[in-house]
Amino acid sequence: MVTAARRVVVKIGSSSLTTAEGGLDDGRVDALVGTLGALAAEGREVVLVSSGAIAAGLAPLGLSRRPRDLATQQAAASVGQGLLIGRYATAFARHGLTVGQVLLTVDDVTRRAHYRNAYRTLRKLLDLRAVPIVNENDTVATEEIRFGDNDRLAALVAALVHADLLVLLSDVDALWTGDPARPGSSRISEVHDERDLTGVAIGGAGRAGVGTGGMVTKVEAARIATGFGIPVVLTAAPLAAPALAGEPVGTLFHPSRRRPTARLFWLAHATSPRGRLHLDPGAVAAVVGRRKSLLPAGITAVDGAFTAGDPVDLVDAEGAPVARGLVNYDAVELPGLLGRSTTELAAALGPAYEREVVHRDDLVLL
Ligand SMILES: Nc1ncnc2c1ncn2[C@@H]1O[C@H](COP(=O)(O)OP(=O)(O)O)[C@@H](O)[C@H]1O
Ligand SMILES: N[C@@H](CCC(=O)OP(=O)(O)O)C(=O)O
Repeated sequence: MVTAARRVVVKIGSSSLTTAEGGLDDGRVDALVGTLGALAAEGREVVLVSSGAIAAGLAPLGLSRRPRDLATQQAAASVGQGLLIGRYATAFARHGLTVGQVLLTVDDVTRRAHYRNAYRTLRKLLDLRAVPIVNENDTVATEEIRFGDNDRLAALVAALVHADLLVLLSDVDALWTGDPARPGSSRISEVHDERDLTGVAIGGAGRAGVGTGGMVTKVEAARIATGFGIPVVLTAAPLAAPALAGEPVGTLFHPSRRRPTARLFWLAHATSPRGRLHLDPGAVAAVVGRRKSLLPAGITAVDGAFTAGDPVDLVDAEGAPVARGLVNYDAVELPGLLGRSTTELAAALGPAYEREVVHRDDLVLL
């Protein structure tokens, strides 16, 4: 599974690229590039998702730790991203490889027209034997359009390019049953499905001020990728070479057997809902239990400022999301339609109002 992978997405976290003081660690960059260069020399395609822009920008701006406010993070990323890509370009050139910088925001991989563009660029770079180096476009990504963590971005990129393998490199050698620093924790070498994760204490970032999401975002990324049929290896950066050679280092997350259609996969994992439709219990039973379309009669309230075609969450009486779908009405139109049957609406307002609020083909259960 691992050694047969032809197209590989490798994600490296800030904590694996920086020195203890926080600047870019040239030795670590060179070691990673050596491993990826060898992979490319075997004729395999490599996409690198690299964090580290903010970390690399701190020292040149006279900052000693990762700033909390978004504007300073963006300024640091603006300075650091150039240094990071420059460093990679030099290191890959020693292996005869050219790199291409790809900076993405959430919209670039969630809006259909945009993700087609992103796919085309990545595909072309690979066809031209260049190594795409992806990061979030931190300088322009504001709170509402940002991924915030590159683990999820890497999983979505792996799905986008239909990778055969996703490798998540961190400062910890594997997923452990609990905080690796605590006595009694042990390494988990394989995860077949959710049952293997029961009882596992999945914690936040390790080295204060460097990494962002910790294990939480890595396990979530593994869920997304394996749910799309892509196996995931999680290990420490210095173990990248043995991991890619199929040695049992790190944690291997097996892909799930069922692969959703690409469209519903993106709807579930890559969209940010623009609003919420509150369903009565009958509507929840129809949508979740019987896979029916959602009609106005089963909606009790509407939140958000969405327009027709936007993704919205369908929530139950407790406010828990049960499904996500593409809504067929603007938010302003809906309050006047709630609780009314489609026949009544069609008679009062015209045949256009017979349409479902969310059609079952545009609906994915969460
Ligand atoms: N169950 C667990 N297994 C392994 N590591 C864990 C676990 N829970 C929390 N961690 C922490 O997650 C850290 C890795 O996440 P993070 O610092 O965000 O790295 P990166 O910069 O590579 O994204 C590890 O250093 C470790 O301290
Ligand atoms: N885009 C940000 C990194 C965000 C991120 O996910 O960081 P990490 O948890 O170290 O992988 C940067 O380049 O600094």
